Amino acid sequence: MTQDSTIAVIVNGAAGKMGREVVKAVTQAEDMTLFAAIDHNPQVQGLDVGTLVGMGEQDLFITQELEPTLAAAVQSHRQTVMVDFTHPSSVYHNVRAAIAYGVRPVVGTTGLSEEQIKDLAEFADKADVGCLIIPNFSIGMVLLQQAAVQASQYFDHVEIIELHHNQKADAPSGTALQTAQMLSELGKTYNPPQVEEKEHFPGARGSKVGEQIRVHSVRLPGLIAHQEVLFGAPGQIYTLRHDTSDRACYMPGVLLSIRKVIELQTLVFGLEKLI
Ligand SMILES: NC(=O)C1=CN([C@@H]2O[C@H](COP(=O)(O)OP(=O)(O)OC[C@H]3O[C@@H](n4cnc5c(N)ncnc54)[C@H](OP(=O)(O)O)[C@@H]3O)[C@@H](O)[C@H]2O)C=CC1
Ligand SMILES: O=C(O)C1=N[C@H](C(=O)O)C[C@H](O)C1
Repeated sequence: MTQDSTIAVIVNGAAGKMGREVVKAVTQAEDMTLFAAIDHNPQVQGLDVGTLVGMGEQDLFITQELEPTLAAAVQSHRQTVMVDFTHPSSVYHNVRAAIAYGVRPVVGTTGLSEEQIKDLAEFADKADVGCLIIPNFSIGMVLLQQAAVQASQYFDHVEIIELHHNQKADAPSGTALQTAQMLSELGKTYNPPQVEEKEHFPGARGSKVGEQIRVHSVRLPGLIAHQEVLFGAPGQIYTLRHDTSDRACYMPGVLLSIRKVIELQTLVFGLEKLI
């Protein structure tokens, strides 16, 4: 059988806020074919995904059958990628299934535990199948994180505030965890205690991540995705802030990841490793 030379992309979570953007971006990319749109929402089963995202009919209908779709993709295309924007409760299973079929996952869904990521890395290694886990696809966030790493050479006190829409299932955000992790890997412990603190209400001081970095999570309608990293020293505060006003900002990073993952045989974590 002749195989199509474009990258076949399966979008998992296609009817969601991110999935719809990915459907539009992939459809417009000349080197990609939108192979399937998967979503478990019963209300969208059988709908034309093009109509759903406002692009007009594409003759591609939403299904919830992940494994048969993975099997069909590898039959018809040499290069196959599954982009996952689903839910923290299902992403691990989805990614394992994709790797098992030889379909390379590009994972935007957050909420995977460290153990799950380690397990997926081992599984991808054994299978020789590339996989990307990207907590944040926006270039602005990569730049913020680089600036934070630089600032941490000069500041010993830092806290992170992440602010998101109130449909978000996981807290802290994957991006805030990654940012705290990056700062923690630099070999210093932050925020040496100044006084003995007592939280009169649990959670008042946020959660401690990595090397004693406090992360505070805000959830409100009207927000999309925002993050502040505040560095403090006597007499000054250095604030780094990133604001998302449209989910389209993630699409250059998603398309780049789809093009990069087909060259990989292992799991790679973070957009900064690709640019
Ligand atoms: N890495 C990044 O740059 C970004 C990551 N994200 C992350 O992506 C994930 C999705 O976000 P968002 O699009 O806002 O969420 P949405 O809830 O808008 O979309 C998720 C979609 O996936 C569906 N779904 C849930 N579970 C499954 C499953 N097991 N199989 C198939 N479909 C499923 C949902 O259906 P139903 O509604 O019926 O449950 C929904 O249609 C979150 O973890 C979020 O944090 C978001 C933005 C950027
Ligand atoms: O749920 C979201 O919206 C987002 N989730 C990701 C995260 O948890 O970091 C990325 C971005 O913040 C948007």
